[in-house]
Amino acid sequence: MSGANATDSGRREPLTPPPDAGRPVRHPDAPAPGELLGAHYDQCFGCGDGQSHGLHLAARAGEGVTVTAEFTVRPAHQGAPGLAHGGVLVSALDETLGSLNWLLRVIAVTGRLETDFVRPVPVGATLHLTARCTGVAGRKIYGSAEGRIGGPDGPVAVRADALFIEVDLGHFTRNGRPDEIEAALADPDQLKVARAFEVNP
Ligand SMILES: CCCCC/C=C\C/C=C\C/C=C\C/C=C\CCCC(=O)SCCNC(=O)CCNC(=O)[C@H](O)C(C)(C)COP(=O)(O)OP(=O)(O)OC[C@H]1O[C@@H](n2cnc3c(N)ncnc32)[C@H](O)[C@@H]1OP(=O)(O)O
Repeated sequence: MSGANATDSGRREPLTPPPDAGRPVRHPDAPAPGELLGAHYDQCFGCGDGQSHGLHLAARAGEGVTVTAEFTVRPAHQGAPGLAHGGVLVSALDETLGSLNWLLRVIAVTGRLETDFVRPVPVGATLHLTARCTGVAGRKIYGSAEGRIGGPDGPVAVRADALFIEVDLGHFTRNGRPDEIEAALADPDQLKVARAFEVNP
């Protein structure tokens, strides 16, 4: 069964790249620094326009294998009154870190993600996120991210380290909904299709 070894053993994979990990290589066709990445799927909770309560997170390519992103906390994202739910903040970190894979042109899913919640994030606040890929070892892609409030140079409110695992398109066709995958493949926005499904040739 997919992933059974890592999860069933209770082993906790380190989230820092091993010494023999390669440096992340930005794909030659990656969007230029400053360019918005756009949503990879319009029903994505993190970035899709089709999810009314979603994060509508907008990620932008940075230099190398880095991205920046912004997410404004709305009332639908509350945990405690007036404050963002921690799980929603994790989603914002996950989405931002996942965007790094588009710069590598690799399809990957989150295997582990560890988060520090440093400051409460009020409703109405904009979380200014940055993420960078810290290494690649085989199918494992390592990344770190942080989110600041009050401006891009404001205090850190959340930070995370994550390990993504490269998968092929079959991961989604086997485990997801084939009809929706077909519909996504038929999207006239072929850039979005490529973003969701293209594997590094
Ligand atoms: C219309 C649909 C469109 C869909 C398109 C979607 C995405 C397209 C891609 C890019 C889009 C751009 C941006 C994405 C934006 C947002 C990001 C959100 C990302 C997510 O939110 S995504 C959802 C949550 N995510 C999951 O739903 C994963 C569930 N899970 C599994 O599906 C399996 O578990 C899997 C595949 C992870 C591994 O399974 P597997 O069988 O392929 O791999 P295997 O077990 O052989 O492990 C190989 C090596 O990885 C290590 N390893 C494995 N699993 C690990 C773990 N969990 N932690 C630490 N290390 C792990 C092993 O220890 C071994 O390491 P070693 O080689 O050293 O022994």
